[in-house]
Amino acid sequence: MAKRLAGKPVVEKIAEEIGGRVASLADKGIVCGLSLLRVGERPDDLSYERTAEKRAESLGIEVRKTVLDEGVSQAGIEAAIDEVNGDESIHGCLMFRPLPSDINEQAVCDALATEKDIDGISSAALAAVFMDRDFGFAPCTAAACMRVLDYYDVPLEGAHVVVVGRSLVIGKPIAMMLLRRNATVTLCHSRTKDLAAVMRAADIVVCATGRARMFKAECFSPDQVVLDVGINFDEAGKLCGDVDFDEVEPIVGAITPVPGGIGSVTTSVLMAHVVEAAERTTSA
Ligand SMILES: Nc1nc(=O)c2c([nH]1)NC[C@@H]1CN(c3ccc(C(=O)N[C@@H](CCC(=O)O)C(=O)O)cc3)C=[N+]21
Repeated sequence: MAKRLAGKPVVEKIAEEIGGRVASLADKGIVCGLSLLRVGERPDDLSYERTAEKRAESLGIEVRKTVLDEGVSQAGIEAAIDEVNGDESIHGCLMFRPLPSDINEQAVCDALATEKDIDGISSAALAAVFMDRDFGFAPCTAAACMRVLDYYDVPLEGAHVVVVGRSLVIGKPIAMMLLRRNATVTLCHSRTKDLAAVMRAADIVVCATGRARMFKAECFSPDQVVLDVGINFDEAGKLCGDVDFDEVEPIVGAITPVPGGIGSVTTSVLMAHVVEAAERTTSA
């Protein structure tokens, strides 16, 4: 039986850390403002949005929701971004991704002011992650994985971490963040030869492919720490991860559940980032 790396205590710890900071900002007359910008009705976006709204409310962070129709034009999205950039009451913006395929997504991401880009979607923010610099913000999901590893005292120095998935949202940035902590990182993807064997050799496995329950028992070995980043919906509409939890949990040393794992911490990291963004406006 694996140790369950639950998100809840990490979420509570982050709430404790930022509660006081929200209060001192309020003393200065600043209410943290979070913009949620969504295009269409993707179920994983809605799942994130629900949790984010709840979390923000409990922390005294004000949410401004913008919902655009799925058929919105490039100019329409960019206008919404401009509005966020120009609004002083908004300190950070989460724009849900991916955008519809006819949209030039990187152009939209780069239109967002770096200081408001609390999910690291702009080129400038990602460059900071890749250069070990601390301006901007890292993508929340990658930061959430690091928070979970640190909360549960998982040693990173010299550890072999296999990351499966090479997206800019999680795979690539978390590889850099792990490197910065002196882990040895192997970045895998759909063309990796003998993926299961590569995964079995790891101390820590980060699964981030976005395919429901694709990783089965043969990909894992005893004592491993498994982070399941997936937020998928199965045929029954049930939220599930990239890992087949029931099959894998008896084998490994520790594993994050879905729901109640990385996703729940991601939402808290988003709140921490918006508070930090608001603080930066006062100290500039
Ligand atoms: N720019 C961008 N960054 C993202 O990080 C991003 C995105 N776009 N688009 C959508 C996906 C999905 N995603 C989730 C994060 C947290 C929960 C979450 O809090 N889930 C709760 C449960 C929620 C429920 O029960 O519905 C949990 O896992 O415990 C869900 C989904 C981030 N994504």
